[in-house]
Amino acid sequence: MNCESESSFLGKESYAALQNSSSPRSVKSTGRTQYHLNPQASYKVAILGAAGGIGQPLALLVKMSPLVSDFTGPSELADCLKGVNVVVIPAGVPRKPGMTRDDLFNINASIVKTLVEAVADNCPEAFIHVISNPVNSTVPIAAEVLKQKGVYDPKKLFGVTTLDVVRANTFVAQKKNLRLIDVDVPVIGGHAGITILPLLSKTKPSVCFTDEEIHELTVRIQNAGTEVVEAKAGAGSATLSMAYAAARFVESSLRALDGDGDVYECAYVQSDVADLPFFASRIKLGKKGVEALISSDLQGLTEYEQKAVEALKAELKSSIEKGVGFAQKQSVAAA
Ligand SMILES: NC(=O)c1ccc[n+]([C@@H]2O[C@H](COP(=O)([O-])OP(=O)(O)OC[C@H]3O[C@@H](n4cnc5c(N)ncnc54)[C@H](O)[C@@H]3O)[C@@H](O)[C@H]2O)c1
Ligand SMILES: O=C(O)C[C@H](O)C(=O)O
Repeated sequence: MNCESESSFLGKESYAALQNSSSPRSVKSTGRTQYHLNPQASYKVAILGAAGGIGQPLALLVKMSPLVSDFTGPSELADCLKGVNVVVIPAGVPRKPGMTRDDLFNINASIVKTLVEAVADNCPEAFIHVISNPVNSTVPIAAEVLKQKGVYDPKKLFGVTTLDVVRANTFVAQKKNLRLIDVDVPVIGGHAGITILPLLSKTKPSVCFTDEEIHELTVRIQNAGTEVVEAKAGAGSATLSMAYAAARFVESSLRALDGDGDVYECAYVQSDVADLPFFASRIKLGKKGVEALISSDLQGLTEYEQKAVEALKAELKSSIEKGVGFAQKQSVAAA
């Protein structure tokens, strides 16, 4: 794909490869964080599903990053992926009103499986950002595919839950008349319905909520994706806000790859913080991917949050098992 050519976004299966090389300036600033760039660094980001509602604005946003200075775009998937450091996967169908994210499983599971096979073959060391729903299952599918290919590195596979954090921060800032840039709410669990759990008691800066406000905000954050699906009335799900959230997660990954030692995001990753094989929590990102799971966020929870953690486990477990089962069955069928 060439970002200057609109038509190159239009193919059914389109991919973007964006070459990133650090500018000569040694210090860059994004938001509140200042960090030093390695002047020798050069990274490539590939977006699989670049023609879509998320993919198009995401490609443009990633291209606008101060860390990105050039790009190239072969039309073949394998060529597109060679030498890539970060692969973002927003390929797949979105929901229509009345559907759950799990209703997308039958179509998106195969799309993610096929694309991750190509990633395993061409850039097995890349950070992989999975956006395609149902994330609670597509990430375990990706993990199984990478295991089958013998290249699974759990520290480099991420389900993108950044949009839940963006929403939580926005709704809390609105409710409490705070500046959005100052607010940070960790969101844990997964990315569907009650598995999305904002830890409002851990909001920074420290904020007081009534029990009623906590319940209202929690439900709003959990249903925000469905709210968009209903408002779009059949024309898809969140796209621009997701592109913004994905661009933020890409930028954080590039900063981590570039040696910034202070990069934290929430993401759905292989985890041991909650007796489930995959769980979203705050993570510290480093050059090799997940450097630490911030399990301390799960300590000192309110009674409301503790109950919500227990309540989400059954659904998340079943979504994980569904993904693993699908990938294993496909592998047996292919053998
Ligand atoms: N994780 C999140 O927070 C989050 C947020 C919003 C949307 N989503 C999910 O992201 C996915 C995409 O949403 P969208 O609105 O961009 O949908 P879309 O239909 O607008 O775009 C999807 C794109 O993927 C392409 N595609 C399909 N199969 C492909 C393949 N095998 N290889 C490459 N490209 C392929 C399609 O041609 C299309 O251009 C959906 O599954 C949606 O549920 C996730
Ligand atoms: O809600 C959806 O289907 C898309 C996405 O997961 C979202 O949270 O907006």
